[in-house]
Amino acid sequence: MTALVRNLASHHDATLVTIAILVCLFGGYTLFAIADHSSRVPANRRVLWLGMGAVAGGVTIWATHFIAMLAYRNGMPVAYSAKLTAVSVVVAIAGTMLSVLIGRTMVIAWAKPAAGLALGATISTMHFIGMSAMSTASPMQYDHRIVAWSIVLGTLLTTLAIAAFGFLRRPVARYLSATLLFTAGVGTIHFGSMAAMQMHDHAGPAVSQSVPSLLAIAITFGVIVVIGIALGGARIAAHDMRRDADESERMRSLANLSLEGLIVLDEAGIVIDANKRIDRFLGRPVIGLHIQEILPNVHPAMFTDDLRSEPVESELPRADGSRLPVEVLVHRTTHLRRAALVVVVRDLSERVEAQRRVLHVARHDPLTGLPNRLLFMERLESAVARTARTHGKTALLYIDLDGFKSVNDVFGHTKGDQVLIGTASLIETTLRSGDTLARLGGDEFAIVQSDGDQPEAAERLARRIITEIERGYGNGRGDVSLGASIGIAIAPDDSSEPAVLVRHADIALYKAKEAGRGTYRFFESAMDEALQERHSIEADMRNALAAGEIFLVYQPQMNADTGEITGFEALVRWNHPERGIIPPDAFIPVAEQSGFIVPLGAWILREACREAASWARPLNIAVNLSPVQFQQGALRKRVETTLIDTGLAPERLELEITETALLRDRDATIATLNELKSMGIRIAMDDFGTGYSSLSNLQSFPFDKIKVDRSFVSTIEEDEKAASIVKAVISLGHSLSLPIVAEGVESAEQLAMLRVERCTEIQGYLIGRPLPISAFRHLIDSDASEAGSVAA
Ligand SMILES: Nc1nc2c(ncn2[C@@H]2O[C@@H]3COP(=O)(O)O[C@H]4[C@@H](O)[C@H](n5cnc6c(=O)[nH]c(N)nc65)O[C@@H]4COP(=O)(O)O[C@H]3[C@H]2O)c(=O)[nH]1
Repeated sequence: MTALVRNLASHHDATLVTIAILVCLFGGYTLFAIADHSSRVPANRRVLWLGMGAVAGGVTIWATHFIAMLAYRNGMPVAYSAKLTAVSVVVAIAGTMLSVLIGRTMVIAWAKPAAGLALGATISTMHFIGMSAMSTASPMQYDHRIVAWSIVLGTLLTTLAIAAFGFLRRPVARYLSATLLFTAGVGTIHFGSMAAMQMHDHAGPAVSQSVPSLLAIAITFGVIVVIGIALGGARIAAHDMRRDADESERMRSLANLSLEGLIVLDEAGIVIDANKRIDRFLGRPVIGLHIQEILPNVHPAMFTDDLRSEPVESELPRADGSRLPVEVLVHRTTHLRRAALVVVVRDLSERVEAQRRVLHVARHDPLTGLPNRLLFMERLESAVARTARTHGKTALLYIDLDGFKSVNDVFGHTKGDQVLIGTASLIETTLRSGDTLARLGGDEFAIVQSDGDQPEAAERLARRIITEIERGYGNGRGDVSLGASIGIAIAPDDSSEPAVLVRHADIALYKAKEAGRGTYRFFESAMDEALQERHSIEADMRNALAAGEIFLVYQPQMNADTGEITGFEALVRWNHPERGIIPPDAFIPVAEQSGFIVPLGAWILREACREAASWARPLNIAVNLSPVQFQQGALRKRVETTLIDTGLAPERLELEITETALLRDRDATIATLNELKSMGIRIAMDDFGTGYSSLSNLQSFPFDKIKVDRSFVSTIEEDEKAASIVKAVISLGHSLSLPIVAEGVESAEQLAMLRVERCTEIQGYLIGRPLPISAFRHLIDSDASEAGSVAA
């Protein structure tokens, strides 16, 4: 062995051998550096780097062999076949490539020994092809045992080099051991094979070409440049990758702070990166998924080149089966120096929930939680449309609570609210699943009933509601007293137009209320005509005052004993340009409902006072007051101003009120009446006997007069009951020391009977019809004796 080494040393140029070893060390290091780098690059670039590694490794093996051959000195001229030399280079590169590829097959347990074997075989094959490219004067003979040993040993060393690089973790140890073992392996095969070679002097022809030492230096230089470039490239690329990794790590930690989900897609739409937020949105990791698996409802075009700048709203199917409302925006970007798309996913659940709440508030009554008018109309429209398709019928029930205002007035709004909530629940118990109950405002409720045979089903429902409310609140149960009035309209019988249907149900409700507490009415077309009439009166009335169509007539009142005219009652008339004279019964209720009674009443009072103030004789003037005028407040002030303005003495003014004025805001009304009375004005109770005729009313307020309604007076001759009532009222007046006025006296017999009962005053056609004041000029201007002759 020692002789062998000595023989080798004597036949080799030490400098060139050193260069060969250095080239091998450098090339080996480069081979491992590139192999290492190739494992980190993306798959599409991996082949390129593996190719570069194979070139670097192959050229290293070849150059080591070639320089070592140039170092070989056996005293004979040497020539090289260019063709075989080229083949040896190709074999070296291809073999190294094969070895690298095998070595990369990490999953296979024997990948590393196989790679080492391939590398050893490559070095050996390359060596002997390289040797056969060499021509010397003497033929080459080998000691096959030594050749075999050097190949086995060299292959073992290259295998160990690959294994050390694969298994060692610390970079210095990895590179150092792998590079040294690789160089040792290459050197063992080369120099072992060289030691096994023997040449016999001048046994063959002279060589044709010789390679100068200068060429060795040039090849060495060229090889080092090639390997250096490869190594440099690998180093730069590794540096870039590290920088990319750092950058991407920094971006990822920033992205993880974002409240939005961020997804990075490659050109194929596969997720290559994402922040944690999107994983949380989805409930599973997204890397590797196709974007259509994440956002199946977003049009694929959104993720193509034709990017839309505006965000779109969609839903994200979550792992738990729920759907997250999101807004999606796609931007073009570069990710690790490659073109990519970034998909921004914004969680809209809070916004959607807020919108839902706003929508709910906009369509529901905050007190009862029931649908409000807006939602009710939508439901009505769809119910009418649906039943129209199925040739069915929809019933619309309008419900108004009787007596609810008193609950608010007496118990306050908190109690009123409780009653409304309670009523809503009561009504709900009467409904079927398809019915919609809504609160339209105040004490007004409505139901859309789209199932059942109509009108029977609506009638049954109306009865149930009335019964339930009667059971819950009737007769003061639960300390308040309520009833329900219901108006019903049916589609398509009454109309197929929801707005018209609503109006018809409202008209029917009005009629139900008119008919008394706790009833229901179906809409009838005649009701509409009456209402149209009412509306037309209401509209015309607004201009009537200004147009001078309203005027007063006066009806005389006479002292029953003396026959003397004591005064006049002012009665309003409307001379309509088309309808002619309209009686007050036809327009006063309309004016009361529309509020027009306030300016109208003020005008009547002023006109009557002005007229009376102009009379020569200081006769009384009686003016009717509507209950509504009391509710407007400022009544006392208005009366006072009117008296001052017209110059009428308060003692000449008599205000007639009906009992209904005392029903609403009783205390306030009585307070106003007291104020008026304290001014010297007299207050008469009108139409006594027709309304509640409550004696407590007479007790609550010291009226100056009671007027017995004409409905009793007109029948006193034939109707005993009426006669008894009139007698009772007159006697009540006597016992309370109250003057009694009998209205509607038309005959002398009636007058005679009333005189027998000692009725105080008489009013009626017998004394005089209501006429313009000009008809009574003789009564207001002449003296009392003449006036007394009217009914004497
Ligand atoms: N059949 C018959 N009728 C007689 C007789 N004597 C008088 N009348 C009528 O009886 C009504 C008496 O007026 P009222 O009871 O206050 O009843 C009044 C009153 O409640 C209301 N009204 C009339 N004028 C005014 C007014 O200026 N203001 C207010 N607020 N209401 C008024 O309209 C109601 C009806 O008024 P009018 O149509 O003027 O009807 C008047 C009068 O024309 C008679 O012998 N036989």
